[in-house]
Amino acid sequence: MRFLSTLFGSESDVTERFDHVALHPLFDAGLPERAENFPGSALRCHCPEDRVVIEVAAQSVHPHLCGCTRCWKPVGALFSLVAAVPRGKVTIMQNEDKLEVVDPSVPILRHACTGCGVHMFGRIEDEKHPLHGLDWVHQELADLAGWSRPTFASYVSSIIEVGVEPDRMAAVRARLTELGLTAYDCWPPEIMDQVSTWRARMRGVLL
Ligand SMILES: N[C@@H](CCC(=O)N[C@@H](CSCO)C(=O)NCC(=O)O)C(=O)O
Repeated sequence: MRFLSTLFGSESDVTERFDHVALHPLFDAGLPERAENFPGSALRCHCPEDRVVIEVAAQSVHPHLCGCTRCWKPVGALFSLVAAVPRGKVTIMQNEDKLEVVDPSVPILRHACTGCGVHMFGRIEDEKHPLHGLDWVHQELADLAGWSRPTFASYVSSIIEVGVEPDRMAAVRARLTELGLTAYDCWPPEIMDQVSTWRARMRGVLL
């Protein structure tokens, strides 16, 4: 706690500020446990009616908090709660006509509801992209609990790009650590290794 004292002043003030670093509403409330053989769930947008519904028929991999500027975050959240699922396991069930790609110029095409702005899934169409085949979804939109639980936070420094004061970062990183989440400013090593392995194969220097 000492290094936080130097940031925020007195010890009691430190504790108060430290305890109130809110990362994400679902995460802060305490994430439900992972369920064995979790089959996936329907995910719904936030519209009061004519909701977009997708079915995700799989457990998620690489669940994490993401601080990047592009991933959808609920109001007031510093981070997005996002995870990958095989794209073949994602089916649009209702109100597909309300979906629109947020930014067609980036690799992950985030299909958002034009009614409420919620991102229903992010898909990579470029077959040469290292993460092609994975769709990105937000667990908090699901009807059912039991998803795999995050163990890391990625693109942590990126929250500065949406206006978080740089001098809050030490407290944010401390809170992530307290919650058992390893903080990275890009992807964690297991995904970076996967990306580089893919690129090495594309270059023909690895079988
Ligand atoms: N600081 C930038 C980082 C943007 C970035 O490189 N994002 C990664 C992770 S997004 C998923 O967690 C990426 O792969 N982007 C591709 C894409 O978004 O299509 C920022 O925060 O904007």
